[in-house]
Amino acid sequence: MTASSALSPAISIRDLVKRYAPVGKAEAKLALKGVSFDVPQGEIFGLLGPNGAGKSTLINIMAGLVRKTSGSVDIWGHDIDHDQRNAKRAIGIVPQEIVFDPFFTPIEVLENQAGFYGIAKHLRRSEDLLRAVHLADKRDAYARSLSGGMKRRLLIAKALVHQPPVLVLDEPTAGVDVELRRQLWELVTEMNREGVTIVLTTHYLEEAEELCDRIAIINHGELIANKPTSELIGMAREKVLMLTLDQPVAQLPEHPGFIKCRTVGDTGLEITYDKDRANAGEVLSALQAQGLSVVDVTTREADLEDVFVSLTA
Ligand SMILES: Nc1ncnc2c1ncn2[C@@H]1O[C@H](COP(=O)(O)OP(=O)(O)OP(=O)(O)O)[C@@H](O)[C@H]1O
Repeated sequence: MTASSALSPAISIRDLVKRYAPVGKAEAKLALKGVSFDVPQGEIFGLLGPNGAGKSTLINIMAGLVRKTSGSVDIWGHDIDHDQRNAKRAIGIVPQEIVFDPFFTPIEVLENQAGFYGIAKHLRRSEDLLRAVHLADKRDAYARSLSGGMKRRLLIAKALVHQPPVLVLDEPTAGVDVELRRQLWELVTEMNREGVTIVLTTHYLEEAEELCDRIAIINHGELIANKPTSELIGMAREKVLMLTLDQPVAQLPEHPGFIKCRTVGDTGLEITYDKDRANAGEVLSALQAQGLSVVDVTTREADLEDVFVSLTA
């Protein structure tokens, strides 16, 4: 596969819309409402969002499994409508569900896949791939006898058979234990070091934080964030204090650690602060110093939900 110019994105998505037609009693569903973003070459790009946000729809469109309603998708410079063959060759997809014929062995799974792509025998690299995903010693075991983690690694090898420059993993660690999650993270990082651009979907902010250079958040079919990981995670470092004062606030208090300060009703005050730059005690002292008297206080951590809220606000 010819590499495109260093500056062009690995994936470029513009105004992508998917409307599922009504079926039976089910109403039509607008699963993607005009999504646009680029995945830079060489990065690990996280696509984060709650259940039903539209992540699988997006991936399935890239994989050529779901037809988009409108908009455009370029993979490694190949438009999925006008240059479908090359677009498909540029991407490897690791699906969420584990799907193998239980009677094939790992080497057969990879050889069959290579045959499917029409790769000449002498150009195949099934043995290398088995080594890369640490399954060389399971070469001839029946797929059904592999553990869940091994099966997932085999799926990754299968997606890499045609040497795509872009690998997409749909929730690679959904429902796996901590140990296996670590192993998969390592494998993904290794593949990325080898030069593969990675896109992964996840529910877990922690997973995205650990692995991804950049995170996009999708919610109700809309892209609500697309930022370098450190920037986005910073937003989750926020803490919120809800205060009730003894009288209405004439002037909003100030402190270098405050991110946001707003009145709620007559005597309520909601202060969002950076927990690396202030703590609850300092917030209360700052209020006292400004002559404000607090009669009640509750606190909560910002979580992904808050990041969503602050992004959609
Ligand atoms: N084939 C379909 N027909 C009708 N609606 C669908 C179809 N597939 C998905 N949807 C709907 O489109 C929306 C987006 O679904 P999608 O599976 O893309 O979300 P997701 O972010 O991948 O969620 P999950 O994390 O649960 O897989 C949901 O409301 C879903 O019910």
